[in-house]
Amino acid sequence: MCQHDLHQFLCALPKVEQHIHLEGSLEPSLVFELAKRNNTPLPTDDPAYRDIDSLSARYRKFTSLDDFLHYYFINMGTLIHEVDFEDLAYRYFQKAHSQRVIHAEVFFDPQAHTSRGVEFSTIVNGFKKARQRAKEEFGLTSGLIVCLLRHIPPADCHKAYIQARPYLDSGEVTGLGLSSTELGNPPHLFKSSYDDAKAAGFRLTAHAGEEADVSYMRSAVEDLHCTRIDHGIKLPEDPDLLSQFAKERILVTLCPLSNVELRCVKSVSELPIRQYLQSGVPLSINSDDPAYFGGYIQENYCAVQEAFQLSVNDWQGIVQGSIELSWCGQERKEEMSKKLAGAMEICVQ
Ligand SMILES: Nc1ncnc2[nH]cnc12
Ligand SMILES: [Zn+2]
Repeated sequence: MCQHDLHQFLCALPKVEQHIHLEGSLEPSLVFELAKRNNTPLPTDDPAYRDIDSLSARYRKFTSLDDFLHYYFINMGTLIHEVDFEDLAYRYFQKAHSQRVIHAEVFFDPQAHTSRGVEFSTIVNGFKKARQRAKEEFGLTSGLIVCLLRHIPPADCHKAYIQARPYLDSGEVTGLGLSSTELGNPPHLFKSSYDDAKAAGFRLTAHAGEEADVSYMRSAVEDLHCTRIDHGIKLPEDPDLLSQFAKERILVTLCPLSNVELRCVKSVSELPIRQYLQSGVPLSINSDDPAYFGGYIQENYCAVQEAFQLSVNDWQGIVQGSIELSWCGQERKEEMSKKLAGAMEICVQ
């Protein structure tokens, strides 16, 4: 298949997204819209907030994860009411559906909202409405993953986890994750929350090996018992751990454009994607914070294709692996596998 046809194939391919922060899909236009609607002031001392174009232009100059997080946390201060969270999530699902996402496991950061006086239930109820609409209108299924903010002391994160726990029982939340400033906040510090979450039945993941070294990935697996690692680009630093990921089918949720925009790598071609494919490390390709990094899932697929010239078989394997390692029921997995097989038949004729 020529590269032009392969591009068409990637557009048509059914996709699963497993690393997307709903607050990271807050587009500059919606930031300004919500700030007006909710009367929440934006900074007046930063020229980036002059208008939508200035804010978008500032995003192209991120110097690090923390430089991005500064804007990410300011912007989500415009989310106040249930309908704001619904609008945010619904717009993401619409866009994802337009790029043929059939299932999405989405993060959110409750502490960034409850610390401003927004109730946990306001957030989850808004997301619930959007998720129901996405399922009814597009057939797009989803799961919610609560992220603990690791720059906040572990004891306070534990309180946030305790707030989230009843939502696992009601089926609203599926998983627990760990995000925000990685360097200096290693996974093992959050062990007591993760131990409790494992016993309660949460699925477990953590951001690790994004800016920090592979020891953070090892800690997430050994100390927190994560079955999935977000980013995880440092695995080649520890060949034994790499073999363990392949053997135990621990998924790495890669976000190529994010890694370039946040200066973790100079270009997508530096990412260890070939090595992971050759060693059997399961991976998925995702957008992370699409409103900030210049693309949603499709643009990330295309960036990987441009850098690595993968084959149709490689892509089929990537999507099939992400279906198998999704945190949804067996029946839904089988439905998605059938959808993938059907798309392959049409595309590869
Ligand atoms: N790339 C990222 N790393 C850590 N925390 C995040 N929160 C949102 N995006 C993130
Ligand atoms: Zn992330």
